[in-house]
Amino acid sequence: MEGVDHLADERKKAEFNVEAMKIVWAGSQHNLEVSNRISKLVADDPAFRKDDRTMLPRKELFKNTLRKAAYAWKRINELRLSEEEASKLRFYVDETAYTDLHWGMFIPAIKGQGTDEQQRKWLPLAYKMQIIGCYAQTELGHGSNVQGLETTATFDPHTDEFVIHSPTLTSSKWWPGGLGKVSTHAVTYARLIIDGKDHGVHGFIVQLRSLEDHRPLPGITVGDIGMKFGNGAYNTMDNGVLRFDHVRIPRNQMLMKVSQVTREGKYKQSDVPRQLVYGTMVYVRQRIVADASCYLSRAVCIATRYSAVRRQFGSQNGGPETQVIDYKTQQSRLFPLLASAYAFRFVGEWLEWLYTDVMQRLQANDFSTLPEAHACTAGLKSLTTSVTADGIEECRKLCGGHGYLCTSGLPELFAVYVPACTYEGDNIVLLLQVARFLMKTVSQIGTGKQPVGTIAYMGRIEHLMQCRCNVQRGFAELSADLVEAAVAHCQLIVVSKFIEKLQQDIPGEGVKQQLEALCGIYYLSLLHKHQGDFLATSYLTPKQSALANDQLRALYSKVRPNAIALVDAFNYSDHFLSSILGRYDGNVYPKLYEAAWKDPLNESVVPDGYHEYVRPLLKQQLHTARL
Ligand SMILES: CC/C=C\C/C=C\C/C=C\C/C=C\C/C=C\C/C=C/C(=O)SCCNC(=O)CCNC(=O)[C@H](O)C(C)(C)COP(=O)(O)OP(=O)(O)OC[C@H]1O[C@@H](n2cnc3c(N)ncnc32)[C@H](O)[C@@H]1OP(=O)(O)O
Ligand SMILES: Cc1cc2nc3c(=O)[nH]c(=O)nc-3n(C[C@H](O)[C@H](O)[C@H](O)COP(=O)(O)OP(=O)(O)OC[C@H]3O[C@@H](n4cnc5c(N)ncnc54)[C@H](O)[C@@H]3O)c2cc1C
Repeated sequence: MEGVDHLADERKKAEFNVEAMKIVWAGSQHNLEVSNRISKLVADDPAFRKDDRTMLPRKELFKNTLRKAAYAWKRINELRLSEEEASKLRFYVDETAYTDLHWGMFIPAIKGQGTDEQQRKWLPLAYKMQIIGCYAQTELGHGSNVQGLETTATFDPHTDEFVIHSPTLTSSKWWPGGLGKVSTHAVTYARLIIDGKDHGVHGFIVQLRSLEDHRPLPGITVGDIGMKFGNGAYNTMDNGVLRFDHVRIPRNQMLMKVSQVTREGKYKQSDVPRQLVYGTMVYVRQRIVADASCYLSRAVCIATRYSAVRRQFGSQNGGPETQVIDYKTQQSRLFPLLASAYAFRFVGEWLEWLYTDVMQRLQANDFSTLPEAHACTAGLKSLTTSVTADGIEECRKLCGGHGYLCTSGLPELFAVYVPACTYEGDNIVLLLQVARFLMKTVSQIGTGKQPVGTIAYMGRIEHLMQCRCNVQRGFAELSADLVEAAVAHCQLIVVSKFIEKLQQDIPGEGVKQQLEALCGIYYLSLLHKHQGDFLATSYLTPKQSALANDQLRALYSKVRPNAIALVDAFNYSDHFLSSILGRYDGNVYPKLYEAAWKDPLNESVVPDGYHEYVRPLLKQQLHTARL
């Protein structure tokens, strides 16, 4: 029935102020106001329609993305949107595009690694989109091992230029988003060679395409790397391949904040750690953590609303069947994900603070917190993206068969999100970085150094103080266990930031109580999952473990009546969710039925191909049957 709220009874059960929770989720009243305004702007504009995305062939899909990106830019300028509003608009347009890399990596790379002069030259052009850029680091042969990149940038003192070259097939740049068909420029990572000496990997601004006719410049071979996983999804992006054949660029196009090459060809290193060349990755990893809660909450919103609509079994005396959300098994799969969405929101806020703090310290030449910032961004990126990708898939299963339909929104959400486990650092490779950081910390505790920040707890673990460890010895052999330790460390950060959030003043009737319940679900479900480890190490007795499980079940019951309101607090419009199962009004069945008839296959009653391929079979069967 149109206009009826099928979830109204569920909404009435809420024991907290949903509007106040919306503010907690958004981060502030201001953020909520901007989100409301921009999300409506996008949802009301038919130019931002996306319900046909999974059905479009690649070329049409890609052209459509170009159209939307251009239209979004037009609206941003017409409405004179601020940077904050413009980035919200891109968020609600919800279509992965070359612009993500332009704003998300190309500009930050120039800001982070360019000198003031370089920033003055390039940033105004990039901000006005008079040039469009991408981040070209990964090659066919090397992604994780950045120091293994093969592209070369050889200094030519006669012309005061660098010669950018791809010496092998495996040195072809491979994967950069926006590179395939759109970018005019790339921040390109290449080995700096001066006078035959290799100074390692550095960033260079290289123009790829003519600003007149968009054709590749001499010496440049560039194109798209082909279709990726899923319909629609990440195929709106032109991930690209790029080869250089002795392409010359002026010396001042090497990004020179961290190290410089003089006119005479002298290599000079600033007083800053060389790891700052990796700074853009730290920034984006932090952004990815902040975004994980958006993707997870979206899937959880769909699965929770649908679980309240869907009924199976349990009818008493001809009454309605049981809502599947009332099954404890459904709750034990769904509510930890709901709790994780909130937990990731708060850890994302904290990580943004940490990143800002590190940047301020770097300005003042204080590099002491850089290793911790690297470990936190790498580890939390790994943890939150893995849980989110698995969580989206779990939400699909929680929606039963209908979850497998594209109109549920979940298949595309999974396909667009799952590469986050790989890009910006393969999740295992990043956890190994965290493990290395933890082992270094242990070895420093042995020398009497007190750990601070996120590793302060290690200074309170008695037996670690007796440990004498060499970071390299046994590391490879024990790396699988060390990765588990790294995950546990990151989970501890998430739990402690959730608890710190609860120590703040949180206005709104019942809001804090709901967050306390979710926090409990978050850590108790982790404890439940890893109880074998806790029991084996005697950190828990079997009795404590059983009590913890009782408490977890009690929290599921506490959250159950609030579940719909807790996902309403994410404040997602139907346009943004793009899911029939997750509709705000819960009017699922008529809409699923209606949508089926819109599928291109149903445009004709007899399908194309029937006369060539089906009818001959049927005729043959008829003939056999007569025999
Ligand atoms: C659907 C979209 C969802 C979310 C997006 C939301 C928001 C994003 C916003 C904008 C972005 C837009 C779109 C994003 C989507 C996709 C884009 C994807 C882009 C890419 O993938 S770019 C390529 C990324 N590549 C990698 O991440 C490579 C991974 N490898 C590495 O980082 C390093 O090489 C590695 C493995 C960490 C280091 O290996 P190695 O041991 O060889 O190290 P080094 O010898 O180089 O260095 C040793 C030393 O340095 C320390 N260190 C390493 N990295 C860093 C760092 N980043 N910062 C500080 N310090 C670092 C390391 O710990 C060692 O220290 P030690 O000697 O032990 O003290
Ligand atoms: C959708 C998408 C968008 C991307 N966008 C960009 C972009 O814009 N710009 C860009 O430069 N790059 C981009 N990339 C590339 C991306 O950053 C790399 O793919 C990523 O860093 C992983 O590197 P790899 O492909 O070399 O994986 P590999 O390192 O080859 O990983 C293969 C396997 O080996 C394992 N492994 C690797 N090293 C170790 C180790 N030391 N110890 C134990 N196990 C190990 C990994 O865990 C994994 O299981 C993108 C990738 C994708 C999928």
